[in-house]
Amino acid sequence: MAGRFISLEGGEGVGKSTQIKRLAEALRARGHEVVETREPGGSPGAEAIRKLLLEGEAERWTAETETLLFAAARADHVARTIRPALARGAWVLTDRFLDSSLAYQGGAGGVGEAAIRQLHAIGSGGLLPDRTLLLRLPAESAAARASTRDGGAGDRIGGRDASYHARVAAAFEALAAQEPERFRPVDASGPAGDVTERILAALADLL
Ligand SMILES: Nc1ncnc2c1ncn2[C@@H]1O[C@H](COP(=O)(O)OP(=O)(O)O)[C@@H](O)[C@H]1O
Ligand SMILES: Cc1cn([C@H]2C[C@H](O)[C@@H](COP(=O)(O)OP(=O)(O)O)O2)c(=O)[nH]c1=O
Repeated sequence: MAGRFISLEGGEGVGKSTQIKRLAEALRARGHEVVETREPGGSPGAEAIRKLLLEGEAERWTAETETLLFAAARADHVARTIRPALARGAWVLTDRFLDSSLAYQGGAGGVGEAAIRQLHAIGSGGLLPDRTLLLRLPAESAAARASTRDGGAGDRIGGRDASYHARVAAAFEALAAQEPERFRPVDASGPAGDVTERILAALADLL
């Protein structure tokens, strides 16, 4: 049986990595094989590209170069980790995927959506998740959670200004409205267990 491919999206600090772990536990308890992964990264080659993307000066790369590096990392992640796991019948849960490129490099960075989708077609055969959970949290709460976690030391992209992150959030909302079948918005506020229940409800038709 082919597996299921689920992505979690949203800004920094909304709780994506926390929820991936909780969702993986819930799915394993139902007897599924689960692969937890993340972007940029998720395969040895893509983790090497991750360092190039997240370390160094904010202006290290142009928006276009950054887009190509994310697409290259994603191509390796898809070929080496995601497709083999899906072929075995596993559930693949990824912390970010294509929609992060569309929101950050596209909506906020100004690179065209069609170009990003074309790179995805070339690099990753256009693979899309079966479901994308968009975790929604007010910007102040997300920033407070992220700064508790990182002590205020953001990476190259997380450290960009509030207007950049506001454009990211608006772009995610627009993507969710464009593809209501694939996307499910999830209220990410309140205790982690409540958020996991909302996520399981948003996957009920796939379970
Ligand atoms: N529901 C929640 N309530 C309070 N704090 C949370 C909740 N979910 C996650 N956190 C904490 O907020 C911080 C950011 O969460 P994380 O899962 O790393 O977010 P993301 O992966 O989206 O950046 C972490 O310190 C985490 O422990
Ligand atoms: C996958 C992806 C991530 N990013 C950004 C979003 C984050 O700022 C950063 C990944 O950092 P990471 O620390 O993994 O994410 P988070 O802060 O959500 O826990 O890379 C893009 O700009 N484009 C992409 O395609």
